[in-house]
Parts: sequence; structure tokens; C-alpha cells
Amino acid sequence: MTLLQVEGLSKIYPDGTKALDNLNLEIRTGEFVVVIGPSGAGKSTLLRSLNRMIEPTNGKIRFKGEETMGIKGKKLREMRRHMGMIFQGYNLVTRVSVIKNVLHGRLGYMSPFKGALGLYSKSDTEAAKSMLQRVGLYEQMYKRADELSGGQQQRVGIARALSQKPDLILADEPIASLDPASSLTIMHYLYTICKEEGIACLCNLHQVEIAKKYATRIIGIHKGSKVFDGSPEELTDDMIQLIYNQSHAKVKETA
Ligand SMILES: Nc1ncnc2c1ncn2[C@@H]1O[C@H](COP(=O)(O)OP(=O)(O)OP(=O)(O)O)[C@@H](O)[C@H]1O
Repeated sequence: MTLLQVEGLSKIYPDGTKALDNLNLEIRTGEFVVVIGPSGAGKSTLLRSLNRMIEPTNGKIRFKGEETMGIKGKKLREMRRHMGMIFQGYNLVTRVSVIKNVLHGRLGYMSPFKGALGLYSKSDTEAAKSMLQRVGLYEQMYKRADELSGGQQQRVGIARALSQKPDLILADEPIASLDPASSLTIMHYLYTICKEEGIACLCNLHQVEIAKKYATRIIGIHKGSKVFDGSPEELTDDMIQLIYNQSHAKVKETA
């Protein structure tokens, strides 16, 4: 089933940089899609345009059957509840506990008053504990977030995104700040939990080998355009060369 449909998405930044150029994309329920492409290709701009952290210049975005371009206020907040975001720099509130960071994923479901006072329900708290169990951090839940290693902080980031009960996770270079071993641990948790929960994931990565290991589908972007859309098997070495090095006019789109 189609979860997200993007048509003709473009983003021109105020300084004239064309970061996305008429991009089309479809994500189905439960897919694990990895976006690759050279630095500056527009990967972050794409992810952030989908949840409207960045305002696209043009195009249509349909999420769970609803047009999301132009929606504001309550409707935008409701849409964002269903799109969890994972960041390269984790974006935790480092001075508060691990479990509080996970509970922040519930803020979109609470009144601003209850949220400001941290009045989380018992069931939210129990769910947060169970998320932390799943990412192997149950024992660390009352530590301050900044007492954890980078890899552990990113596991908190995953648990926080999951506590939103999202249909889609947008992961913007989730392993770019981590060593190779921690990177694989993070990808393992992200992939496994998304699969188990039936959550779709759109993940930007620089590491092509890791993309091929986990993705059910890979999208290659170059200068803001989609130039490859296919299975990991279809992403041959020649195709990788073309995505990273050459004019996308030569790159065959496979889907
Ligand atoms: N706020 C901004 N204002 C102007 N140009 C921007 C802005 N943010 C990004 N860009 C430009 O838009 C283009 C796409 O940037 P983006 O960060 O989306 O690429 P990326 O593929 O995620 O790169 P990287 O892999 O290095 O993170 C680049 O040319 C970048 O310099």
C-alpha cells in the first residue's frame, strides 16, 4: 500500500541553490528505503521537505492519503506525529534523563500544558521503558543523556522516534557520527524494529555497502534529481559510479 507519494518536488533556497529538482518518489508501507548520493545532492533537503521542516518550493506530497503541502498548525502537528525523525547529531536534550528523552516522542499527542509539565501517562511511561528495553538501554534509563556514548545516544533517538508510533521514520544520516561497529549496531536496531513494527523507513546514508546490506530499495539522487530507483541487486558498481561521479543524464532509472 502506498504510504507516501511525492510528485514534482522542488526546493530552491533563497540564495538560488536548486537543491531538489522535480523529484518523484513513492514509499510503500513497511519498506526500508535508503537514499544515497554525493555530498550536496539534496538528500537532507528531501527528508526535511517531507515533514516540512523545510518548506518545498513546488510539488505535491501525499502522506497516508492526505495532501500535506500547505497544511499548517494542528494539521501539520498531527501529520508530524506519524513521521518520526532520527538525526545525525541525535538531537537529544542532553541534560535530562534517557527516559525523558524517549517520552518527548509523545509530546505531539499531549496538550501543550501537560507537555510543558511533563505529565506523561502511565501507559506512555511503560511504553517508553519497553522501547528502551528493545534498544538495549533499560538499565540506563535514569542516566542523563550526555552520559551515554554516541551509539547509545542514537539508540535513544530511535526509541524516541518509535514512541511517536510513526508510520514512517525519516533517518537523516543516522550513523554519520559513529564508528563502524556502532554504525552496524544502529542499522541493525533501526532495520529490525521497523520490520517488526511494519514501519516504513527512509534513510539517508553515505555508506553504499551498508545501504546494500539493509535496504529493500535504494534511491540514488544527484543534483536534486532521482537518478536511480531499484533493488540493492540492481545497484551495480557501474551504477554507483554514475550516481556519484557523472552526469545523471547517463544514469538509467530502473523504477
Ligand atoms: N539553508 C540552505 N541555504 C542554501 N543552500 C542550502 C541550504 N541547505 C542546503 N543547501 C544546499 O542545497 C544543496 C543540497 O544540500 P543537502 O544538505 O540537502 O545535500 P545532502 O545530499 O544532504 O548533502 P550531505 O550528504 O553533504 O549532507 C547543497 O548544494 C547545499 O549546499
